[in-house]
Amino acid sequence: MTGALHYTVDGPPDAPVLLLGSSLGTTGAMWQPQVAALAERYRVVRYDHLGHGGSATPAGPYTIDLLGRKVLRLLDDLSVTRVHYAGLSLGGMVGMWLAAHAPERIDRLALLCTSALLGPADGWRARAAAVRAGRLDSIADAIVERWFTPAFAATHPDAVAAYRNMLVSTPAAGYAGCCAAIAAMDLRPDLAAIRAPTLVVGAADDPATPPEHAAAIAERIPSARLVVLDGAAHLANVEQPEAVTRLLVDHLDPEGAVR
Ligand SMILES: O=C(O)CC1=CCC(=O)O1
Repeated sequence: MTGALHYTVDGPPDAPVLLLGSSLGTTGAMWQPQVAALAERYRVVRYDHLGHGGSATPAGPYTIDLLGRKVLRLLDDLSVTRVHYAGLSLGGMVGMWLAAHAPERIDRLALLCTSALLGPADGWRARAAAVRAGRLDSIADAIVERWFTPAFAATHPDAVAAYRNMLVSTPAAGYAGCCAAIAAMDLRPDLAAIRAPTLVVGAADDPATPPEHAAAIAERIPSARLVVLDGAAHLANVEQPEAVTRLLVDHLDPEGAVR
């Protein structure tokens, strides 16, 4: 941990840095299906959002601006000037903020199962209140149901249990703080300022950030490419690990891509 954010590092110390941002209620461990392949090519830094995993948990509410500034502080502490960034859901929201507000720090950008505007705000505030009242465990099944398709959940109960455990281990103040950040977020005006070549990935069966949200992001970012994956819900990197790894590898190093 340096500053407020906990992080892990995999891969060669002299390789280009790839920063991975995870979703609400998960940690950097969310990216486990991709790490081995990505760490062959990159110094992979997985951070936990403020209020998540091993990171500090100040009392909320938080904002996307605050979450993004904590990531910039992490890069400063690591003496890293420029990175590739891939983020899923809340991780993608922070990625959009970084690419728009600190374009000199972001080389290539990948946004997975995310949204620039994710209402209704009242729903996020109600979720935050429930979690602050100690009810994260009682709403966890409903949240996790949106992370995986029924077919995947039926055939991978251990994986679903592991991700559920990550969710219920999230500090209540941290989870609620990030819900408030999503409630107050509207990144749409920022998107036209993003100059990083951007891959936007939606998942056809994602009820949390449906593929239309991915399309709306891709439309507004000048150099974006949109891909919609079949056979995955919100945590598409878990449900379609090889496809997501391939998309990331090809996007981050287009010269090396074999199509
Ligand atoms: O957990 C959810 O409900 C889906 C989600 C929205 C933002 C995020 O990171 O996850």
